Amino acid sequence: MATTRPVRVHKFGGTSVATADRIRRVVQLVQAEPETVRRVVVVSALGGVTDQLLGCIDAALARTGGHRATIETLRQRHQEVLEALVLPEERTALEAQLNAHWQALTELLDGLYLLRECTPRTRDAILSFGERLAAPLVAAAFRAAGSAAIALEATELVRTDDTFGEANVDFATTHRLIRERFAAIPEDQVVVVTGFIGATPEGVTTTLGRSGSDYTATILGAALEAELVVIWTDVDGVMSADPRLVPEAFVLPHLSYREAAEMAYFGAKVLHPRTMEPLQAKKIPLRIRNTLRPEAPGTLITADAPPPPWYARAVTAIRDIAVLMLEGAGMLGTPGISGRAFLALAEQKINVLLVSQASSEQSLCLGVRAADAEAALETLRRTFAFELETGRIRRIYVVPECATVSVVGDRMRHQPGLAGRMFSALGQANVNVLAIAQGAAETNISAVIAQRDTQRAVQALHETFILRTMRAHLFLIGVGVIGKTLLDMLARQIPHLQAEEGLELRLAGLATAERMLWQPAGIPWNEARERLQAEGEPMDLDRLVQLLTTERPRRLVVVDATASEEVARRYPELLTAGVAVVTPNKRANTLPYAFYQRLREVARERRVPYRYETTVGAGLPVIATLQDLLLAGDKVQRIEGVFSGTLAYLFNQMAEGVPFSEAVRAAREAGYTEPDPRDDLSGEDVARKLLILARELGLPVERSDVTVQPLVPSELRSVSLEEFLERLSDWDAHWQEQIEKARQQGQRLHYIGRIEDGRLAVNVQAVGPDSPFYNLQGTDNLIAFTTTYYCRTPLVVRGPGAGPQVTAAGILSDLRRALEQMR
Ligand SMILES: NC(=O)C1=CN([C@@H]2O[C@H](COP(=O)(O)OP(=O)(O)OC[C@H]3O[C@@H](n4cnc5c(N)ncnc54)[C@H](OP(=O)(O)O)[C@@H]3O)[C@@H](O)[C@H]2O)C=CC1
Ligand SMILES: N[C@@H](CC=O)C(=O)O
Repeated sequence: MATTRPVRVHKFGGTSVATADRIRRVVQLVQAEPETVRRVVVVSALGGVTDQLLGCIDAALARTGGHRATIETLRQRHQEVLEALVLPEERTALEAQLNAHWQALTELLDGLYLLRECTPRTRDAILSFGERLAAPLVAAAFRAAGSAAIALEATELVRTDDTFGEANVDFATTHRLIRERFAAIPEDQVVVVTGFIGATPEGVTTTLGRSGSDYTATILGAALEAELVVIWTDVDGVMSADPRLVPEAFVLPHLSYREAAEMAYFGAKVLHPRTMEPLQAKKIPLRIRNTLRPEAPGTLITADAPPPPWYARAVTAIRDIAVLMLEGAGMLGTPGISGRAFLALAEQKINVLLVSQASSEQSLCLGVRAADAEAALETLRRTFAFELETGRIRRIYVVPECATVSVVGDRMRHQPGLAGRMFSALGQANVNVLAIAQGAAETNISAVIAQRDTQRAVQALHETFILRTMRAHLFLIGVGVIGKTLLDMLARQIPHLQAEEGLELRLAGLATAERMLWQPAGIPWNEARERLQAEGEPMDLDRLVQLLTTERPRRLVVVDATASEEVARRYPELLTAGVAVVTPNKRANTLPYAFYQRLREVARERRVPYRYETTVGAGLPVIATLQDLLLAGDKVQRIEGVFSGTLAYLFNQMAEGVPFSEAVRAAREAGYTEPDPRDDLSGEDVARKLLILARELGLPVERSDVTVQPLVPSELRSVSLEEFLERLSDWDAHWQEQIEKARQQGQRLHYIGRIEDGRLAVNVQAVGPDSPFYNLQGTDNLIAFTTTYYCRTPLVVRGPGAGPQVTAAGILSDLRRALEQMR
């Protein structure tokens, strides 16, 4: 060990040392460490300096002469920092030290100007000046603030090979050099070390590549067996996703080395994948902290991190990826294709970020950075020229403008079903997956997608794997009696759905026969109708369907609360596009059987929820009961019942002496009737319900197969609704007579439908006290299933079968089930 005090290494990036004030802040942060700690500080170049040095190289090569002007600007900037920070008695010596650097830098750039050539070696030498100018200034600032401090150049500490630009560290020698050097420095001195740079055994300056200063800090930490390495940056820590893509992303308090490395590899910008490497063997913790908010705890990275609430820790993305595809039946069983591809690309220094091979081995898919795509394509075509000529490889091509999205977490190991979750989440978000890959350690699953889908994909994955909440969107077509009630109910229930079910349901829009409004960002539930009037546009069903299918947000459910056939006919398009449909509208299930079949097939094939429980018995569980019986292998012999809330209400009212016409008006006002009450009185509504149940049983029946007894003559269908309502009283006497006749025989009238032996019929029947229908109240429906399992006593579903509240509640229940299916 080179040191007896516990060591803490602090690394500050360019923004943290950009100005004299910020350097003072750095000094304060480090001085806040206990006296008993040995403090090591790694610094980058002053903010922006490395980029300016790169600009100098370009200017010198282009012979603009601009490099000299930039050096002068840089010199003045460093001089100002020096004058602001350094003790007067130290200034002359420090100025001389920096002037030597300016001189050397100018000579190097003048050399480029003359030669018009910059080797990687010269480039590293030039870039190293940023850190070499910064470290002595920071050390001087410590001294000015009362702490003993020295600056060291990492060229005397970090031994590398000569891979200029991204040099490889010789750890054994580096550790020895660091320990030896530190052993000669008093432990109470702050040691300020240049980040980013190293040197070959011959003393030639090298650089460590992107985020090289972080790497320097962890190399020092490992060599000195530090108790902690802190990387100070300008964000609060490592986040669960890029906050620019996911506003709900949050700082992760704890990560494992492996998770941090996976995240870094798969696109998280805070860390470089190599940063953790030096710390792992000695299990030295690494903390990411924010210079601007030092009170924030940041992210702690250790060997083992407490597991996250669910399996995954974070979601990352890499943009600007291109996918190289090698395809051909001749690849099947031909050994070495992948090996040769990797070797050829490695020789060109092209990094393969992701590999995926079809199990048939007929295709190989390689993800590379977009900037490397052309060179990679050329390399592979050259490497496999023979295979291409002989047809063993049919084609090699590039899919441009891709991104990879990854879900990362140690706890994902050995957990079945996570890949399925990932792909269903992406599918729900309408994101097509081009290729998939999973690391052997099973701590990440990655997918290649089109770049334009990145945000949608990352949000979907973050929501599914990290937040474990579910965001969904609803579009409501039809804001009449039922639609309005549903809106009000949702406005009240949304907080509950969010708190109890983790469901964040947004209203993406609404439409009536007249107007439509599409605002996928969300419309406040309690302002929906006003917004539709104020901001809506004229209703155009074609355009609406286009919006719903092509611009749909993730997890979109259309609730069709109309009675429109025109709207119902569009369900297959919606379902095909992955849009779920929930409806009380009976039209779709009662259109010709061929349409019905197609509808069901689309929903099944696309696995998109299509729910219509409220089409029979409103909020009563009639269809669910029937489906459950069939699922259990039961055979239905007969379904018999009162299926109309309106007609139940009419007969109950008339039995109390209320005239027929008045009872119809009251039913309409209470919201029990169909939009056109003639649908109830003609028996059409019950005929539709029988048809829906019969088809549910698997019978390929049509509307014409239902025998119906209407309550009013059919010629009244052709008059206007107003005239119809006016003429209703013409039937008061007739119905009064029928009711009276039944009463005299101790009976009551009800409108009873029946499905038995493939026959469907509905008519008015007089029932005595021994009938289960005799005592029905209000709008009660009663549906009796006589089946193999329920043969002596039928299974009965009974309760109000019409009305805004019960129907809206039924729709809400269907909606919740649909969303559950979409999780
Ligand atoms: N009442 C009940 O107890 C039950 C009703 N249902 C079903 O609920 C559905 C709705 O009934 P209800 O609310 O009473 O009907 P309403 O007539 O009160 O409302 C219908 C809504 O649909 C809109 N609409 C009609 N045609 C179109 C179209 N082509 N495109 C867009 N919007 C359209 C209407 O627009 P506009 O406002 O411009 O006219 C209106 O907003 C019906 O299918 C009914 O069978 C199911 C179970 C029970
Ligand atoms: N009008 C219908 C409403 C439910 O479908 C009825 O009265 O039953």
